Amino acid sequence: MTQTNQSSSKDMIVHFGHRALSLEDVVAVAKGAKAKLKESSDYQSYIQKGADFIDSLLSEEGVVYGVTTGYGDSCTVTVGLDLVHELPLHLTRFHGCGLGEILSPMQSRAVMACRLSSLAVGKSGVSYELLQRIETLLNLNITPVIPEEGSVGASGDLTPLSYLAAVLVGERDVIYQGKRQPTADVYAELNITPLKLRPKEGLALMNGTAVMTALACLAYDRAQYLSRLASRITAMASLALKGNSNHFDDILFAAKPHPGQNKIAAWIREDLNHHEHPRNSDRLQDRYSIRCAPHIIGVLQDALPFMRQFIETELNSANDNPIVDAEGEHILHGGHFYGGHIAFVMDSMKNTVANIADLIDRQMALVMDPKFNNGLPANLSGSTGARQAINHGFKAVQIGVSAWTAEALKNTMPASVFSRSTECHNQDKVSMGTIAARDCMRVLQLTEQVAAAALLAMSQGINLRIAQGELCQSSLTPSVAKTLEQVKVDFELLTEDRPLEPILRQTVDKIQQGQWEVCS
Ligand SMILES: N[C@@H](Cc1ccc(O)cc1)C(=O)O
Repeated sequence: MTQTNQSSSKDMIVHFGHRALSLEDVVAVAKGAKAKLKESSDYQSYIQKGADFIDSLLSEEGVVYGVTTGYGDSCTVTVGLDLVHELPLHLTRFHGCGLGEILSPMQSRAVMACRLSSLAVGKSGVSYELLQRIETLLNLNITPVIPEEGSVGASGDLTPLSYLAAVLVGERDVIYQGKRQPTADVYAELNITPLKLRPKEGLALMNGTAVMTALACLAYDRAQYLSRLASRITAMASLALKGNSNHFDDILFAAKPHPGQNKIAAWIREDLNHHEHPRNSDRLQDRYSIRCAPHIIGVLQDALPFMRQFIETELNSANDNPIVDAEGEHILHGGHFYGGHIAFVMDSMKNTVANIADLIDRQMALVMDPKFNNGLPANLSGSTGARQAINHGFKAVQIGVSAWTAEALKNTMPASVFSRSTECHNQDKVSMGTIAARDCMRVLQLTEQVAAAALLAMSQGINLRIAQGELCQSSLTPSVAKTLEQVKVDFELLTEDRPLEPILRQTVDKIQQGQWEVCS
């Protein structure tokens, strides 16, 4: 399976309100798929019932938390009926204090998809019209400008989600047609009337985990692809080093049956065409960064199923407060905005992904160094004769790989253990899931950079081996031959020093678009 593809996503339609969404649905919407909200009159009235129930409570009882009271610790403050309708707008405005980088339009689309998915469950007391508005924004590709910092991840993502709420009411900025513009201008141009939030709608929009969940969906897609790519890179490293393919033997792996780890061993074995079981070979035991690669990449591969389960359950949940059960006429106060599951997945994912950066960094160290590389030139330089003296091959790229790896490893500190009490001690235990998710995105980026450098370096290593007459092109498996061919399109053998930044960036882009063919 390759990463969810950008161009094919654009032709997709993702249905909301019908069934549980998969994380791939969110990725597809992020990459441009259209959103389609369930239209049946049954569904519309089911949703509307929640909003109407809030209205009836207001008129009958006059008190509903977050509707006629202040928010959070301020819930003891009563808001008079004359001011109730201004309250949601105030909620969006006082949370307009996000800082840091702006989420990309793709990430912002994923956030909208996650919030729509949660509200479409129908337990949040919002109107059908509000759901339609999010659908409209997605389909017109109007994306809120959302700063990524300022969420503790346990009143959900209040501050970043206030930027979605603000856009629905016609405030703050959006990205439209590639430009950052005031929402009001874009609405005027397109004849869109700003939404007037009903009593609970500000809270329902903001009091949930959509930002961290969105990032988690996007991260999962990239991590899953990296696990396959790292397996290919390992096979190529083994070939370049003239390593021992016995390390990936199926009888060997049957003895330690973690399914994900076995999958990785099988992929590497297939790439190396290892199907016999020789008792001995000239090279008995390669170093751990080759021999234990299935055990290292396998941790991520084996963790993917539980990560998917955590992410998709969150994605399809009503994760706000209070929960509105219009059928049974209950208002249920709880803490469903607490993003502990996503925090744990993101903290775990960044750890397993950074371990892959570290693994590849070690593989790079082996192929660069004539003390370990079994007869390849230093730094994989392809130059010969007198020109060898001035050419440095992949030396600086290896240094870059070490820097990216160190930075990835540095970002693995769990965020979820840094809970702090905040908001006058109402939020005295929080998840920090959004920080974990942001760390994870950074670790993915750095690890993709490491993988890009390794794809080029391992290709160079194999090509040098072929040039030295120690490996026969025709003995390569079709999968490895295909990767070499894909690399060769833009990267010819490195003989004379040249700046490699452009090709590295291009290779990273291709990783992020899932363009390298990998095992499935
Ligand atoms: N998440 C809080 C509500 C809240 C909203 C906004 C705040 O600024 C603070 C708290 C709750 O449901 O209990």
